[in-house]
Amino acid sequence: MSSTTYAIGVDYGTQSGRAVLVDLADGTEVADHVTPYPHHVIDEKLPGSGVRLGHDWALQHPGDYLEVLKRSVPAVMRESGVDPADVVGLGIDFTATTMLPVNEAGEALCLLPEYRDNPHSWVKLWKHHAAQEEANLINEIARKRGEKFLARYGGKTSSEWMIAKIWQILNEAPDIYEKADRFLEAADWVVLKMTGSFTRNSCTSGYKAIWHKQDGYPGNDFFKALDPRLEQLTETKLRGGILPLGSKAGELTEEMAAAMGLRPGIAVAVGNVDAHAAVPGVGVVEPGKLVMAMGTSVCHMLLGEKEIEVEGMCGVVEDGIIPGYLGYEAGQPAVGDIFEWFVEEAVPAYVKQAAGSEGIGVHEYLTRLASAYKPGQTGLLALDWWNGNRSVLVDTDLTGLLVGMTLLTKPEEIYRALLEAAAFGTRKIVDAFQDSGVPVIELYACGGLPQKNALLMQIYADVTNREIKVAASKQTPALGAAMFGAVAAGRANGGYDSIVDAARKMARVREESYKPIPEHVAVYDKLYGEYTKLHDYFGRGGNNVMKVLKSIKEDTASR
Ligand SMILES: Nc1ncnc2c1ncn2[C@@H]1O[C@H](COP(=O)(O)OP(=O)(O)O)[C@@H](O)[C@H]1O
Ligand SMILES: O=C(CO)[C@@H](O)[C@@H](O)COP(=O)(O)O
Repeated sequence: MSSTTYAIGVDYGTQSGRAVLVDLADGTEVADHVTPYPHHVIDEKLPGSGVRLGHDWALQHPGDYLEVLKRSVPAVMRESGVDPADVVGLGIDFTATTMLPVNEAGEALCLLPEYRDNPHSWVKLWKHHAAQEEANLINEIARKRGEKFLARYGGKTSSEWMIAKIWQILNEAPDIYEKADRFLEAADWVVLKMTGSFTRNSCTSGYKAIWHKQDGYPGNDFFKALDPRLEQLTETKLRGGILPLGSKAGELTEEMAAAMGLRPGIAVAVGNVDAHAAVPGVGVVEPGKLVMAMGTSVCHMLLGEKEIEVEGMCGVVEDGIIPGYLGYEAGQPAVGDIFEWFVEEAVPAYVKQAAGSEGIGVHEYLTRLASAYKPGQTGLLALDWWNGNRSVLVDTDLTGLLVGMTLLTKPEEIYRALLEAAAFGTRKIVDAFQDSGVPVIELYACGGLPQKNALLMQIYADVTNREIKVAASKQTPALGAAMFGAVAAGRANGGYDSIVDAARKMARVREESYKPIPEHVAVYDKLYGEYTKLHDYFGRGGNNVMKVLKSIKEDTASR
C-alpha cells in the first residue's frame, strides 16, 4: 500500500447503480461509472414469465445489483489506473426499504427456478406501494395497543417499509413467506454477496423495520396481534445482529474481488440508506443543518440532540445517520418523478419539437420559459402528491392536484407550478421540525436536481426562506458510502477512525449558494397559506375525493 489510499462508494439508486473511487486524503472523486439496471424498474410484468403485476407494484431484479459491482467497479479501477493494493475499503448505500426473501444460503428466491414466476419472490423496490392495507393495519393496531414506537415514526409507519412488505408476502403468497429463511434489505444482501457475512445495518433497521437501539423490535405480542403467523418474525426471518454504521461487515471474498478487480480481504462496511449516506457526503456532522437528497424523490435528514416527536416524520433513530446524534428523516416520495411525469405524459408535441430544434431537453426548455415568470404570476397552485405523501401526512393513497388553469394556461406555467409545489412540500417538513423544537437553520442540497435545475433551487430557497448550500460532489451518497468504507477499514489500514474525521477531510460544498429573495419570499408566503389550506382539506379528511377515486378505479379494474 502506498501513502495515497482510496475507498470505493457504490450508490444504488432507483434506476441505476454508480461506483465512485475516492481519494481518502481530500475526497477527490478520481473516477466514477454508472450501470443502468438491465431489468429497469419492473412494474408491469415479470421478466421471462410475463406474469402481470398488480396496481402499485414495483420490483427489481437482484442480479442487476451484482452487475453494478461487476461492471462499474472494474471500470473505475481501469479509468483511474489506481493500484488495487491502495483501495482499502468499500461502502454501499441503497434505496430503502428495497427488500427480498432469501433462502438459508442467502440466495434470492426469485433467482431459483421454482419461485421465479411468483412476483412475491422478487425484490420489492422502495416505491412498491401495494402493501398499503397492511401498513394501515399496522398503524391502527399499534395505535390501539398504545405501542410507543409509533411516536418515533411521526405517528404512522409506511407501506414502503419492511414489516408491511413482509406482511403482504404472507397474506398473498404464504408459500413464499414459508420458504423465506430471512427477509433482507437489498443493501444487506449485496453486502452478504460481497463478504459472505449476514449483517443488518442500524440505519435501515431503525428507519424502516421499527428497530430501536435500546428497545429492539416491537414485542412478539405486537406481531401476534397483527397476525398470529408473524409472532416469531423478528427471531426468525428478521434475525441477525444489527451493526452500527461504519462497522466492518466483513472482507471482500476472493470470488467477488476477482469479479470486481479489487484485492480480496479489503474492508466492506455495513450497508446504509442512500439519502443518509449523503449527510456526511456534504460534510454535515452536526445539528441544525437539514440535508436534502434531491432526485426522483427528496429525502430530508437532520441531526438533533434529543428524541422529539415530530408530526409525520419518517423516523428518528439514535446513531441512524451520524453516531452520537439522533438522526431525523422526512421525505417527499416524488419530486423529479413528478416533473418527469409531466414531460413524458402531458407536454404537447409542439413543446417537444421546440426543445428538439434548439437541441435541449424538455426539462431545460420548460425551465427556461418558466424562469420568465414571477412568483404568483401563473395563477396556479399544485399539491405534490403524484406518488402519495410521505411527510407530514404519511399517506400513499393521496394523489396530485392542480388548481387555477384557464384556457390560456401554458405548459411552462404548469411546470413552474409543479416545481413550486415540491418546494411547498419541503416547507411543510421544515416547519414541522422547527415547530416541534428540532431547529432547521440552513439547508444543504445534494443529488441530481441541484445540478440540473437552478430555478428549482431558487424556488426552494424563496419558499423556505433559507439559504441553500449545494454539495460540491455530484455523487454525494456514493462519497458518503466511500467514507463509511474508509471508516470500516480504520486509520491503521489507511482509512479513518470515525465518520466525523472522514467528513471533515473529504466533504465540500460549492462556493455559491442560493439565497432567498425577499420579494419572492413575501409572495410565496401567501401561496403557501393557500397550499396549506388545500393540503389540510384534501389530506386531513376534509374531502376524501382522492381516496374515493382510487377505490372506484380499483373496483372498476377488478370487474
Ligand atoms: N432539468 C431538470 N429539471 C428538473 N428535473 C429534472 C431535470 N432533468 C431531470 N430531472 C428529473 O430528475 C430526476 C432524476 O434525478 P437523479 O438525482 O439524477 O436520480 P435518482 O433520484 O434516481 O438518483 C428524474 O425524476 C427527472 O425527471
Ligand atoms: O426512502 C428512501 C430513504 O429513506 C430512499 O431510498 C427512496 O426515497 C429512494 O430515493 P432516490 O429517489 O432513489 O434517491
